[in-house]
Amino acid sequence: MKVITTSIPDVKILEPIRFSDERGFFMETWRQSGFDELVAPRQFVQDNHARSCRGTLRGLHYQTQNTQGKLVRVVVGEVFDVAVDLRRRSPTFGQWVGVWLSAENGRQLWIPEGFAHGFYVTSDWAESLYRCTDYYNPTAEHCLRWDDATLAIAWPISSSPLLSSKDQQGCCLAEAPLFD
Ligand SMILES: Cc1cn([C@H]2C[C@H](O)[C@@H](COP(=O)(O)OP(=O)(O)O[C@H]3O[C@H](C)C(=O)[C@H](O)[C@H]3O)O2)c(=O)[nH]c1=O
Repeated sequence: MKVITTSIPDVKILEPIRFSDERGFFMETWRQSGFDELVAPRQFVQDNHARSCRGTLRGLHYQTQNTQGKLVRVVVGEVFDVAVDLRRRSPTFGQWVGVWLSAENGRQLWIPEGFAHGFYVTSDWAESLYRCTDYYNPTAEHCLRWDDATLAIAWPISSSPLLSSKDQQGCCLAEAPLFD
């Protein structure tokens, strides 16, 4: 497993080693010891799987209770995956990282607690699998607008994204509940 730093030090890209041969490939996608040592000492308690059509934008979501660290990867298609730092005392508060995750590149993105997460689908279909460090708590879930002017996220968007009704009503950064 190769770990690549990003412009936000706590957000990391993981590149598993892929063993290819005439049958296809094999790769270890996660190992507790390696993650603890190279990324962060965390336990995951919930795995999610999302299938999304081209043009879908899910996010930007986060929970202020049961705060979730997320380890995201794509097993079908391609997405532009974004993490936004909402930790008010962080030197990178309000900054974002965007990473291409795809079945082809096999990359994973580690998004710690204190961040909002979202992704935009640029393939016909994309299937995202992600591990969470705490359980879903809809009563503590918040949605930050994907197009917040202050964040100015450079989404690779060619037309209006497909949003859930919840995501159409996201709040701006100035109104968003933050993390200490
Ligand atoms: C997130 C979640 C949702 N649900 C149920 C609730 C709804 O009935 C249905 C769809 O939920 P939602 O529209 O919130 O799903 P997404 O828009 O993909 O939300 C996710 O999108 C961004 C990218 C994230 O990082 C979060 O993991 C998550 O918020 O699944 C559950 O039962 N458990 C869960 O953990």
